[in-house]
Amino acid sequence: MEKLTNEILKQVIQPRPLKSHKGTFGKVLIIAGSQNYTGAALMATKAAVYTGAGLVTLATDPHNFTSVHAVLPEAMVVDLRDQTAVLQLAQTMNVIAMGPGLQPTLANTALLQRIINAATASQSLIMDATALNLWSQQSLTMTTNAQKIVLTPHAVEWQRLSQLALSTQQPSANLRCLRQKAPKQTVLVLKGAPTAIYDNQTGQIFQNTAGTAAMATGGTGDTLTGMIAGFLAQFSVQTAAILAAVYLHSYIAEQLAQKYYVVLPTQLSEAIPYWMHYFAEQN
Ligand SMILES: NC(=O)C1=CN([C@@H]2O[C@H](COP(=O)(O)OP(=O)(O)OC[C@H]3O[C@@H](n4cnc5c(N)ncnc54)[C@H](O)[C@@H]3O)[C@@H](O)[C@H]2O)[C@@H](O)CC1
Ligand SMILES: Nc1ncnc2c1ncn2[C@@H]1O[C@H](COP(=O)(O)OP(=O)(O)O)[C@@H](O)[C@H]1O
Ligand SMILES: [Mg+2]
Repeated sequence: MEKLTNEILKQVIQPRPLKSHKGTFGKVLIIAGSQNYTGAALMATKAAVYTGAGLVTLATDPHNFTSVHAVLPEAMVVDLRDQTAVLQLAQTMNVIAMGPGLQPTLANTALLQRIINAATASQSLIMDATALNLWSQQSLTMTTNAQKIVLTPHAVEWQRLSQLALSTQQPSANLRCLRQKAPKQTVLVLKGAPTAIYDNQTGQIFQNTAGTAAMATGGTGDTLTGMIAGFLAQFSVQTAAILAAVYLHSYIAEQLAQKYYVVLPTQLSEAIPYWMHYFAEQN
């Protein structure tokens, strides 16, 4: 098992090219949130924006539109109930992240299956929270051309999907289940204390060495989903970009936890541009 260090950040985070524009840094679609879970959508979207994705759109319940515009004017919105519009928009995206705070409805299951079916070899797909739970319950067909699929379960979500009890979630069993369930191009980010990352293509397992109990608050995982989306949108679509997002998320939390008892997910996101600048300068 390879341990992640600062090196992964220096390797992945590059100074921005002078001749660049927002299109250079990728387009992200976040499909998240419901009437009761506005925050999950906001936190995932905020993380993608603050990580530096060129354009970020949130597909969500229209009840959330006003809050999104009020706290995150950089983000655009689309009505989650208009699946034709969401699917059309999805075709133009580099990264699609689905799940935080979504209702587990039949409509959302159908949308998820359509997104999986329609993904192209130039797109990455991130599945978190409800997207993973829907897969556990509804037997999705995971045949897809997506370049990368990233699964971001916590231990209980992984238990639902893999049928592995928490006490049996050992590296060899996790990798075996990943191989059985998911396409080759899948990376499993099994969140916890610590988080481990499994690459289905190579069989490699990476361990996050950063992280703190100050991260144990609602929304920290939603924030990670947005960060992974932002990294895949603007850096090369390789496992290294996912590893860097996971490590940076915990690294920033550790920095903040030196002074704060709990690290609020929105506070973590606000620190992302500072730390990305810091590591880009080390290239
Ligand atoms: N402000 C918001 O709108 C928020 C919305 N959220 C959304 O709420 C929905 C439900 O998510 P939950 O994760 O709470 O519900 P789940 O039913 O998936 O998880 C149940 C419980 O599992 C436990 N658990 C998590 N990680 C664990 C670990 N590593 N080891 C052992 N037990 C662990 C936690 O106590 C958690 O409450 C998701 O869609 C999520 O995105 C949450 O992110 C919280 C904030
Ligand atoms: N005690 C801890 N030590 C290190 N990391 C933690 C700890 N508790 C939570 N985390 C991290 O916080 C995140 C929680 O994700 P998740 O449970 O999906 O949260 P949510 O769905 O509420 O956003 C994961 O990245 C996990 O690794
Ligand atoms: Mg979560």
